[in-house]
Amino acid sequence: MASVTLKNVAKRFGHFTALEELNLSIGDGEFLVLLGPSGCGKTTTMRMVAGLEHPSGGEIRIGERLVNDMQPKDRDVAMVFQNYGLYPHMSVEQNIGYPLKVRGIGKVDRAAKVRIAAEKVELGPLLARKPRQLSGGQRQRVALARVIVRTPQVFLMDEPLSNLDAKLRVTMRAEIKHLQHELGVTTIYVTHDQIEAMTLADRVAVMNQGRIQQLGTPEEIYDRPANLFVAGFIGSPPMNLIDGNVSEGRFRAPGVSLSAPDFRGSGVRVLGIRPEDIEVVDPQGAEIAGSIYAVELTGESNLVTVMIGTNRVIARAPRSWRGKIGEKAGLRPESTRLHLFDRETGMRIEPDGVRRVAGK
Ligand SMILES: Nc1ncnc2c1ncn2[C@@H]1O[C@H](COP(=O)(O)OP(=O)(O)OP(=O)(O)O)[C@@H](O)[C@H]1O
Repeated sequence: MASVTLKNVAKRFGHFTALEELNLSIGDGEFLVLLGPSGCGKTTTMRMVAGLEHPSGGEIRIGERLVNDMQPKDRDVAMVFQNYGLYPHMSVEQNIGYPLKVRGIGKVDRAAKVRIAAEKVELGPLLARKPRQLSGGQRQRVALARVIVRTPQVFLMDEPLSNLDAKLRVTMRAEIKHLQHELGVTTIYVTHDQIEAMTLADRVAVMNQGRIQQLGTPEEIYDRPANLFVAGFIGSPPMNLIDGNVSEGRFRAPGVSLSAPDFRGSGVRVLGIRPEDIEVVDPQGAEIAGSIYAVELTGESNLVTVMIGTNRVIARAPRSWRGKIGEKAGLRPESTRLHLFDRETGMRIEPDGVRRVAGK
């Protein structure tokens, strides 16, 4: 096991810059998730750590070793690909044992190690099958077993759950988390699914357009998004973002006049409120009021969309809440859970008036 360090790493494809000056330190045994929309540079980052892409600049270290010019096979990393990359003509047993075979491990030793790995992912009875005789979830577990059959310094996982149905994804998510915890191997995991990121990660690096927008624990990213991009990307439904103005400790926008003594200074701002931090109340005297646009029962709660001026604001109300489209409603946000951003720079403004720098 080892730390992984990327220092000023850049990647250009011809004239196109996929990554600029990426700096990232992943601790020994840490589970780091790279999260971001399609094309933000997640896979490229991971492929550079694996040695499948060469950086255009900067340094990549695994432990103390500078690996920029090292062959993938010499890096001691194991990678799970999105499409699993199983060999169709090999049995499950041969697929799992392949990384041991190429390292010259003898047959008897190999069989024992394959059995242990297969049992960890509950594939014991399926060792003789070929990949085509397996379900998607079983194939995914073969790919996982092939990675854990030896203990590399680093696991690299590129959207390993994306081909599975929703139910299996949840089961496998827990399985991956459990395995990584048990094995304690430093892991870099790529996904565009924020739930996967939040549930799996020790820390999340939120990326957009080749840059890290914020690096932090799931709690930090959820509680204090560094900028409007992160605010809008994390959360389901995402944070409500309302354009307005702050002056004299009050945020104002059409339909909104919200007293917030912590809102120092004045200027054009974006107010952020998560749906789960809003209570739906009587419109009489409410600081935010409008008419109900939609009500959706999700099972455990009601998502209530209220038209506030030209904004649709979503609140998560209890399951027992009752209201109808077209009725007036007030919204009361939890005053300690308001977020404020500078409209121009998109940066978070802390209650003390300090602008936060992304990624710090
Ligand atoms: N070999 C290549 N040649 C040219 N451009 C490339 C190449 N590989 C990747 N890119 C570009 O680099 C950017 C980052 O790609 P990358 O695959 O890292 O994104 P991603 O965040 O992993 O996206 P996805 O979630 O869709 O896999 C994209 O704009 C992509 O088009």
